[in-house]
Amino acid sequence: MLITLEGLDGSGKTTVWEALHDVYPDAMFTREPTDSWYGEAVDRSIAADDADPLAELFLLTADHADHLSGTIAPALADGGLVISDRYSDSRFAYQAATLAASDVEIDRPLEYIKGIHAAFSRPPDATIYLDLGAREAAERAGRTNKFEQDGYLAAVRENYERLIDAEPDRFVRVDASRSPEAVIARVEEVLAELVDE
Ligand SMILES: Nc1ncnc2c1ncn2[C@@H]1O[C@H](COP(=O)(O)OP(=O)(O)O)[C@@H](O)[C@H]1O
Ligand SMILES: Cc1cn([C@H]2C[C@H](O)[C@@H](COP(=O)(O)OP(=O)(O)O)O2)c(=O)[nH]c1=O
Repeated sequence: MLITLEGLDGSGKTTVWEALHDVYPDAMFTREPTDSWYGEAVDRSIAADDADPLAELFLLTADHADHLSGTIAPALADGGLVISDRYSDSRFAYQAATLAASDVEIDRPLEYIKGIHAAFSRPPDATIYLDLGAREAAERAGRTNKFEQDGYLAAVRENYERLIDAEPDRFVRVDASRSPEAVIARVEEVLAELVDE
């Protein structure tokens, strides 16, 4: 079973993901961007304010393809539980916002990016969305890179809402404005239900 954690920078994904290690000791915990050399290339692109938006999308997608074939697919084939801190929805939400704000002439960037993934990717069984306002998210994240900015994160948040509207059954929304303890407890509750199903 593949469960993904999604949300804006600073929404608390990593805090939750780390807390879950103790609850599911046999699960595979993974994340995107990965720590492979593809992921390192992604990190360089994220740090570059002048990165080409399409090149950045394809670097992130290359990292995802390698993550899927090398890590996620084998674990799922073994019948394991995989919990990933970010996955394809991050591309749909973030890079659609980046492309929309760029000079690249793609009419429907979110649909375009979904289309690229459709040919090879594996949709999550469920996605926990840590819901937080853009300003609070940017504040928590520290506004340290081009993505951690209020206006950009507001556009990303709108894209997440579109994704949730399109697949309401896959997403579980969790209020991320509450205390870390409350958010972790709620995610544990949701996960217990999902894993039991
Ligand atoms: N529920 C919460 N309330 C307040 N601060 C939080 C909460 N969850 C995480 N944080 C803090 O916000 C920052 C970003 O959290 P993190 O888990 O790294 O988020 P993400 O992985 O989504 O970027 C960290 O300093 C973390 O300690
Ligand atoms: C996986 C992924 C990450 N990102 C961005 C979100 C983050 O700003 C940055 C690094 O991801 P991450 O390390 O998960 O950051 P955070 O813990 O602050 O949420 O990469 C994308 O824009 N698209 C993607 O597909």
